[in-house]
Amino acid sequence: MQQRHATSPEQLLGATSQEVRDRFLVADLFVPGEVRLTGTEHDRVVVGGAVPVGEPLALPAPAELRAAFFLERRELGVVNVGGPGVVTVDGDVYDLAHGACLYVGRGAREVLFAGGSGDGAEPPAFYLFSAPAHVTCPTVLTPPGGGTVLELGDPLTSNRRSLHQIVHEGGVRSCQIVLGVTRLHPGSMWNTMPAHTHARRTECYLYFDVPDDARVLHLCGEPRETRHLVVGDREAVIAPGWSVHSGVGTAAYAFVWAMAGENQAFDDMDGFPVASLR
Ligand SMILES: O=C[C@H](O)[C@@H](O)CC(=O)C(=O)O
Ligand SMILES: [Zn+2]
Repeated sequence: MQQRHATSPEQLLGATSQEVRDRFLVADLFVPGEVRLTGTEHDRVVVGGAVPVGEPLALPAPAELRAAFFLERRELGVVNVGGPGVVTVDGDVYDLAHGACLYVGRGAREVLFAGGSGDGAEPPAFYLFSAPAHVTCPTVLTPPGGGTVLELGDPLTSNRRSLHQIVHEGGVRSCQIVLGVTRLHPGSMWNTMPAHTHARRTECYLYFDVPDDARVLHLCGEPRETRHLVVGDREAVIAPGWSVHSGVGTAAYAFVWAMAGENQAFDDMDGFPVASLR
């Protein structure tokens, strides 16, 4: 597992593009035949990718966790951003189409990732988001398009989007993960503007369904001292509680947003009017 230290706001002052990327961008998570994991000290979140081709892949127990198995003291959200696939949790089999989400509760010993049936089909690409957990909640599959749906934004401001709250206080229960999927409508490019922070939670975005030749310009940093990252398809971004997280694509896209920390109140945000950003 790649392990990253926490970042404080002062460390972004004078940072080069590469230094900002090294701190916040998680690229290369999705490699055929591998499970890749990156841990951050921010709320002890782990993000990962699993792309099974041929043999099923097992979720490993990285040495950094000092755990007998990955979910010994953790919970996990899985979103499939690739072709159809299967996740098996202690023998229970779950089919995940593109955009489906599986929440896996603490204590599951064996998590296996496998491809769907059909030769030459696009392999699944399972995005993983994990946080420490002190209680066990049931493992729940949510099909694509499920969850509590919020229609946000307006085509006139290029931010019309459907936000699906999946793991949250009013839906699939968890210890601390709050997770969902937002999809921009065609012709809309902006997410989360006006931008916000939530000092009590770390949030990660995983951009997906970004066209090959498109990129998302993702804002990070303190609201009055922003930086940006140029983000491609299936790349993740870590936002500490003090950082805004907002982006504009050169085309429409989708993203998995996922949080962990002190509370699960989705509305516990501090918003910043557009004109206040620097
Ligand atoms: O704290 C919540 C998160 O930033 C996301 O839910 C924002 C988002 O999906 C959107 O505006 O489209
Ligand atoms: Zn947020």
